[in-house]
Amino acid sequence: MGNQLRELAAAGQSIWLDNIRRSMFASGELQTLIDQGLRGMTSNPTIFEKAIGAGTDYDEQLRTLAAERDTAAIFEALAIRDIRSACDLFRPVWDQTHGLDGYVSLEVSPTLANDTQGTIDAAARLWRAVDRPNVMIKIPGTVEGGPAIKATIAAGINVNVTLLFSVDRYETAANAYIEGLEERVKRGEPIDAIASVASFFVSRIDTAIDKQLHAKIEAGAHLEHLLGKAAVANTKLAYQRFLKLFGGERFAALRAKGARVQRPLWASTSTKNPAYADLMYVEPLVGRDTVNTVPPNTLDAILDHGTVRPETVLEDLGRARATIEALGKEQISLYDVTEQLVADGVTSFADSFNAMLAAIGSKLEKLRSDAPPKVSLALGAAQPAADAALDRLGTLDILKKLWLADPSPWSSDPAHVAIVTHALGWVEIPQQTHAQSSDLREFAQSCAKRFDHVVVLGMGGSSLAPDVLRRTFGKTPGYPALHVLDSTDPQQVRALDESLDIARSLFIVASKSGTTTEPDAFYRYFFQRVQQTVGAQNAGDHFVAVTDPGTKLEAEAKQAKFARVFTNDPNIGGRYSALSYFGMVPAALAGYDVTAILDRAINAMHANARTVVPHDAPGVRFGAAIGALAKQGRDKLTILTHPSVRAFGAWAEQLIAESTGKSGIGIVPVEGEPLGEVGAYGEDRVFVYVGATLPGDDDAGARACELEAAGHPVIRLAMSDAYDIGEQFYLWEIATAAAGAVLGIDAFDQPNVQESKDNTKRLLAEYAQKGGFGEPEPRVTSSDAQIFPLAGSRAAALGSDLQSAVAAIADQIRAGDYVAFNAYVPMNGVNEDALRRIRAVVRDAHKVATTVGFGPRFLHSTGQLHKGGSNEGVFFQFTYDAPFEIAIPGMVGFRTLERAQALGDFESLDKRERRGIRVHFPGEVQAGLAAFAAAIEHAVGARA
Ligand SMILES: O=C(CO)[C@@H](O)[C@H](O)[C@H](O)[C@H](O)COP(=O)(O)O
Ligand SMILES: O=C[C@H](O)COP(=O)(O)O
Repeated sequence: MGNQLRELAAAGQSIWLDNIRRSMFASGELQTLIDQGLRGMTSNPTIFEKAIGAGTDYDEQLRTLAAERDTAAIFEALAIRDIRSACDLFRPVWDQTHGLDGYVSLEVSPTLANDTQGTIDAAARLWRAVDRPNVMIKIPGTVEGGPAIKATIAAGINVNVTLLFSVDRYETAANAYIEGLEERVKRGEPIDAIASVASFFVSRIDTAIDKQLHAKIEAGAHLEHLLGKAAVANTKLAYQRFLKLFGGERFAALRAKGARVQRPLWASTSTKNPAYADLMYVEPLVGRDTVNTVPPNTLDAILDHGTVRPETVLEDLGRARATIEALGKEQISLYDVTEQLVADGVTSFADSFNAMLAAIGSKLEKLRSDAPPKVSLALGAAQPAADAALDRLGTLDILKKLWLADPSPWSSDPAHVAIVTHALGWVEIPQQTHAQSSDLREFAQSCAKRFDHVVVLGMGGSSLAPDVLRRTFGKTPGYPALHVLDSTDPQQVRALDESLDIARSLFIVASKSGTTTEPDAFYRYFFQRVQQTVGAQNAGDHFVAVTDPGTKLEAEAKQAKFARVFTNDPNIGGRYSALSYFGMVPAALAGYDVTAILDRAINAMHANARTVVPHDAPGVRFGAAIGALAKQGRDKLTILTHPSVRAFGAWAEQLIAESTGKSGIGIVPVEGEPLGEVGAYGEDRVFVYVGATLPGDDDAGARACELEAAGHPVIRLAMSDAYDIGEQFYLWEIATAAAGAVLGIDAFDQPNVQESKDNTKRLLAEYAQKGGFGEPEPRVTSSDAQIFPLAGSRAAALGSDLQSAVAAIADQIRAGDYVAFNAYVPMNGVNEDALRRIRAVVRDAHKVATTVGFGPRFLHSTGQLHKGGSNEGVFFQFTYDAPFEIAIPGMVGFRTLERAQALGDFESLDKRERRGIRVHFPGEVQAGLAAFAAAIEHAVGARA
């Protein structure tokens, strides 16, 4: 294939693609064409009919729109998503050509072709809905379309005038553009950022005229020489009119103010008569300031054997005029033909449009019959409160505010307003990351050749989504295994290190702020390991960074020559970043289908779009319910999961805890708690079952039914397969934002996570100064544990051993509390099992919710709630003396760091007079946890 697209561009003609299909975004097909020099895209109702009417590309999104009854609105939602995807892919072309090319056209409904005001309104609505500077709204050049073109241009909207067949109608369209600009000038508005094309239809002229010629030839006339000549002739004459109109004085005044010419766009340029050359409507029509939009087969022909000669549109003008005259002499009226073609064109687009709406209708009917709702609420007595919360969110216009980054539903305090205004980038991020999916895929493919392991080095919001994806999707054949390091425990660091082949490992340093201590420590440690293994020169090539623009990490990564630095949208907080580079770079590197995950997220985005009424938006309904339930005291949001998405809870836990646990209130997420008997759950619970429609009977699903029957509120979130995790990420984010508004808190800050980060830094500085932490004396010391009480338990009679101390704290547990086990120990299967057993014992005995967090990981998650939320927590903090230290270049070792984090956490809880104890195991963790389990079982037994 040659360089024809670039040669054409050099000759002043841009080639656009006259086609759109959802699969071309995900497959990378469109990106490849753009890379070859394609510079724009057009769509029309027939193109969409073909794309949407056939195949299953749109079924996913249709499923999320199943409640919507208006098929035209559904079509718009489908089309807008494609147009946005295309606009995002063409955006670099738009940027590089300074707004000359990179446009994607979307046509107003052809049913409005004879309705001026209807067209003006529809154009404005579509422009706002697509919300991209490189979209063009297509308006037919009918009699009624003329004033609509002028008004739409005057409104500052890019216009593609379509269905132009005659030179005179073309001139009307061009004048409408000029008049629209003039109106703007009169109003003192800028005109330099407006683009327009006039779509002049070519091949259809030959089809119509040849038909008449054939009739005459059959009747004995010798007119063969005129066959297949009219279309190109007519088009060349239209180009002459263009030169005149835009070369004249009237336009010169506008040009002086920065106006661009309205470029003629040659449409309908595939050859219809197979006897003719396949590029007969391309090669002779090359000219400056033109576009030719071609369907895929014509594009293939150009790339395969097109020859490019500049300015062919200026050649043979005499012959062109002679052709038109000759036709006139034969009583073939170009005027009649072109008028008929406009009418036929409108009818044919309207027919396509109606056929497409019918196809959408029947698809929906089928989907409605087999798709359950995405969110089902069985709230029992709490339903009226949830309804009232939803009404309030409706009054607040919550979705519109989210989409417009208006902070008013969360706070009016200036400090919070500043935070929220810069925290809502996640609302649109699925679409933006989607536009990068082919880049991510290509990068991943190149890495897969060099690496067997990919390791995310990050904390909380920067690592939980990759961890959940890793545990959900596992290892992809042909791609590296994905690991996540979010612990400073020396045994855990060593276990990971030993499982890697460092020379074949790629490390992703993931930190939004670029200053968090843990990822910094991980980076220093593994950078040294890589340097030792592959040499200092090559080390950077084993690293990738994901961070905000301008961070210290970005600068270091550039300096150390990292293989890639992905700078994320800075308007996204860590816990809302799953669908940005933070989640999707690791996912792509692990070979997961990022496009599929993002497609599902985009479905959720549409279901919760700015224009959706909150009552119909699944995320808002979910959020209103959990917010209202929390206000009624059902604040223990217990996450039950289908086994195939078991890992999801850890991500949702962070989102909910860190977003809502502040100002002395909050929703307490309970994740990973073993299923209990129905009677083990108190009146403070609400259950959310994730994965409701996934196949197979599972215990969690069955238990959800029993809990509902027993009168507990149960929310079910439907998933059809694991890729719906993308949809879940988004749905929970909307729900959390909505719940925050119901609770009246800022769902986007995390003051107490920052407090922990600061505590750690302070303690480390003290350590450096004094050579130790100056830990207090334990209140109880026995052979298996040392006990340090928090202020809220200092008055309790702890006795003299682990058993008595645990019993004393257990005595402090009240209905409505939650018991948190915060373990600064290695996170591994054995310790997880031990803690699971311990929490079940406490839950069953006290009917209270229990949580488990491994330190320091939970500091970036539930840690916010422990300190910022209500005083309902009873804390058991576990620490131990790791058997070895691991040195980190330029800072204290991992063992010291882990201890600093535990002590800092303890201090914060203590300061807030929380109840509980720190239990320090002097020996092995396993033995310590076993001793603790025995003590708690004893305490429970004594109570019973
Ligand atoms: O109008 C534009 C571009 O502005 C095109 O999408 C235009 O609708 C198409 O080129 C034609 O409808 C295709 O016509 P044809 O090749 O089917 O005769
Ligand atoms: O949840 C986020 C963690 O606190 C990590 O923050 P970071 O991405 O700025 O390193």
